[in-house]
Amino acid sequence: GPGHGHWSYADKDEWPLEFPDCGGQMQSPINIDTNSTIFSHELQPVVLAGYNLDPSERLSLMNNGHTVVLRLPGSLTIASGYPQEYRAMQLHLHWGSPEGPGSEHTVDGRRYDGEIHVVYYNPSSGSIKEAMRQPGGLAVLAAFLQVGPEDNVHYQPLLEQLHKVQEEGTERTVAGFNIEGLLPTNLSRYYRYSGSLTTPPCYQTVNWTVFNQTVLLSKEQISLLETTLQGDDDKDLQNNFRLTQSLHGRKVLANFQ
Ligand SMILES: NS(=O)(=O)c1c(F)c(F)c(SCCc2ccc(C(=O)O)cc2)c(F)c1NC1CCCCCCC1
Ligand SMILES: [Zn+2]
Repeated sequence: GPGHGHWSYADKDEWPLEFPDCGGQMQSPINIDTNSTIFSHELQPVVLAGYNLDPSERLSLMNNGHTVVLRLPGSLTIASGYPQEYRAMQLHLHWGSPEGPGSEHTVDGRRYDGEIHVVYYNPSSGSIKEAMRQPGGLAVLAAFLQVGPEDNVHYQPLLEQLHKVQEEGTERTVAGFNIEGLLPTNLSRYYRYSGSLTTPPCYQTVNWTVFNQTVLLSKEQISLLETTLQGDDDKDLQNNFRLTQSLHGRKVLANFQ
């Protein structure tokens, strides 16, 4: 509850009491109404650089009680697709439960099984703490996770470690792997809008990219994500998604028709 900075998805209606930006007019996630998007041919395909990490690299994987976070080296950058330079900070996932899907964004009202967020900061804004507070200081690349016919081998290095960070607050190091494989193969078609972190402090400083192509995982992999981690007081960490927020007049761009 409010008062000591601790929050949960259960008390999301109280977030603005403690974190005023959470009550702002540029909040995320949103529903993407594909009939209302504005076509923009200026949005270039996203090109990533430096994502195939050598196994000798060690990355921190942490269950922070709200999601599982993989910290990323700042050497992972977005080489094209944004006017500013962005450096990777971390990636994390949002998911549902065996009872229902858990993406944060929805498309024409459809919620997908899950969603991956790769979070970046703009180094010219100074430190991460300063970048977080500057409009456009953060960028998040988002992709939907969907049940497909077979295991997604690129997710195994992440999913096979989940049981080692089952408890809230636990951390493990994992060997480097091909991070790009966690995203869709086609990074040229996407939606773009200005929004916020979907968690307190809800800073309205995020340049969002939501890819059109989804990422397919097997039912078993999605189920592992939904049933392995524990959040507050040993309850299952499930449905860690915020409800969609009003656009308040914001426009969603699309670089495809
Ligand atoms: N969708 S999202 O990008 O808004 C997002 C979430 F929805 C998230 F749920 C999270 S995790 C909750 C915030 C948090 C809690 C603890 C710690 C820690 O102990 O290190 C770190 C973060 C989470 F970490 C993020 N992303 C973070 C937002 C918090 C701080 C800003 C910098 C990294 C992006
Ligand atoms: Zn997120």
